[in-house]
Amino acid sequence: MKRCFRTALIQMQVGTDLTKNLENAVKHIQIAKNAGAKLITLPECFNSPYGTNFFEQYAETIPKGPTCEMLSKAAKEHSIYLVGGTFPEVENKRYYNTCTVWNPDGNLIAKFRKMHLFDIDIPGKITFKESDILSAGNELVTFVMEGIKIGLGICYDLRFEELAKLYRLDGCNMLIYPAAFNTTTGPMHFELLQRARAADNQVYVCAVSPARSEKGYKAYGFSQVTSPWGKVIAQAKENEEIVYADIDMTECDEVRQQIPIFNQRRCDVYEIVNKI
Ligand SMILES: NC(=O)CCC(=O)C(=O)O
Repeated sequence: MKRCFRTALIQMQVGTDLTKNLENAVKHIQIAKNAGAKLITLPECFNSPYGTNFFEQYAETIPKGPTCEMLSKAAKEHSIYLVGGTFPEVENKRYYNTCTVWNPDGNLIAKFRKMHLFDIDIPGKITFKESDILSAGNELVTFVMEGIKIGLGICYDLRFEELAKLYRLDGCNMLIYPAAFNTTTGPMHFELLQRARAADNQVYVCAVSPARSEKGYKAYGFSQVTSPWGKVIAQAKENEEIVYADIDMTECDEVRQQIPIFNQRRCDVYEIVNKI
C-alpha cells in the first residue's frame, strides 16, 4: 500500500460568476496535478460567494448540475482524488452546505453535509446565521484513498472535537475541512483548532479556505496542513495560492506508537463524567 503522496489545497479567489469560479477551479486543479498532487481539495463555497443571501440562488442538486459535472470531469481527466470543496445543495426544497468527493474515474464516492451550522454573533464584528437557510447534515462521512481512510468536516465543524474523535475511532488517518473562516475568528482560532484536532487525534488535518476577497464576506485564507504531531507543515497567506504538502502516513504510526494516548484513555472515568 502506497502511504506517501502529495496533497494540494487550492486557496482560490471566488466571485459572483459561477462559470468563472468553475473555470478558476479547473485552472488551479491542473496546476496542482502538474506539480504532482494526488489528492486535491477546493475551499468551502468555491462556486459562489459565501452568504445566506446566495445559498438558494447557487444551489444545485447532486450529482446533476454544472458544478458536479466539472468536478467529475476534472477528477477523471487528471486521474486524481478530488475533494470538491463545498457548494449549496438543494434536495426536497431543503438546502445544505455540501462537500462531494470524486475518485480518479470521475465517480462520486462521498457526500458530506455540514453538520454544525455556523451561527455566531460577535457584536460589532460578525453575525452569521447559516441556519436561517440551511439544514444540517446528520452523518459522519469517510472515504478511502488507496487504503488511507479520510474523514470529512466543513469549517465550523472544526470546532467540535467530538466529530474529529469519532473519525479517529473509525480508523481515519486524515481529516479534511473545506472552510471559510472570517477575519475576526480566523486569526484567533483557525490554526489553533487545526493543531488541536491533529494533536488530539494523531491525524493529518487539512483545512482549505477561499482567498481573501475585496467585497462581501472576507474569508480569512491561511489554508493549512498540520501533521499528526500537531505541527503546521504548510500554510498559505491571504491571497490566491496553492498549498502543497508531502504526506507520509508512517508519521501517524510513529506518533501513535510513541505517545499511545488512545490506549491510555480512562473511559471508565469518562463514562461517569458523561452521566453527570
Ligand atoms: N464558514 C464557517 O463555518 C465559518 C466558521 C468560522 O469562521 C468560525 O469562527 O468558526
